[in-house]
Amino acid sequence: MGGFCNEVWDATAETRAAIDELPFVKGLADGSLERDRFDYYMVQDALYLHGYARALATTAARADRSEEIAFYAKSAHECIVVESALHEGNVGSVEGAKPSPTGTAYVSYLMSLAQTGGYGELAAGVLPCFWVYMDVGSRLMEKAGDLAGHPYGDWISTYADEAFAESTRKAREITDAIAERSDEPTVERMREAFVKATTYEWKFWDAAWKKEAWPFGD
Ligand SMILES: Cc1ncc(C[n+]2csc(CCO)c2C)c(N)n1
Repeated sequence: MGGFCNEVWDATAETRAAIDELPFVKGLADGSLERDRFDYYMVQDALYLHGYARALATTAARADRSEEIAFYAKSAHECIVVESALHEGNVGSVEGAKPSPTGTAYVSYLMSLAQTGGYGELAAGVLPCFWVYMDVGSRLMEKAGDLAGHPYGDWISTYADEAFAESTRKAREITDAIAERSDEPTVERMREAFVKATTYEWKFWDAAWKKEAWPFGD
């Protein structure tokens, strides 16, 4: 089929296979993940989502086609609404929590794209968040089978949702269209942004497993 997205999806095959092998992700699938690691993850994710929503809002501001502005702005809004509901259900408050080194790095990276990168890089950098979660979510759903009584059933069903798959398709379509109308050096920077953000997705789960902290406190 070709296209930017298929190409970068193939280019990140190794990273994505490594995500499936992470103890955190395996534990989510079979429900054996310890609650304290999941709670750490949820707090860090709430902090991440706050920054990610801002990156999406900036992507919307950079877009110049009505449909694309609307998509990123709607996603920024959904990100805050849907995710805060999930987080409230699971952890209550994140007050006083500080972003981990990895969470800080991931959001800072997206913000650096927002600050100094072009629209294409930003669109490519925010895409793995949708796509990797949809991919992992649907596979976890298959593995977990019946979610009734599954300790992380809510989490899994959020990301295995059809509406979420639709947003991912739209984000891919927009990113492919941007690549299509961009020159090769821009497309190369878009590839790099997609690969980096995918690696950050790996690191984010890995950090949750380790309950990563700042070496001298936060
Ligand atoms: C580290 C991390 N990466 C991706 C997601 C998934 N996610 C969060 S917002 C959004 C799109 C707009 O709703 C998606 C796909 C997450 N929760 N945490």
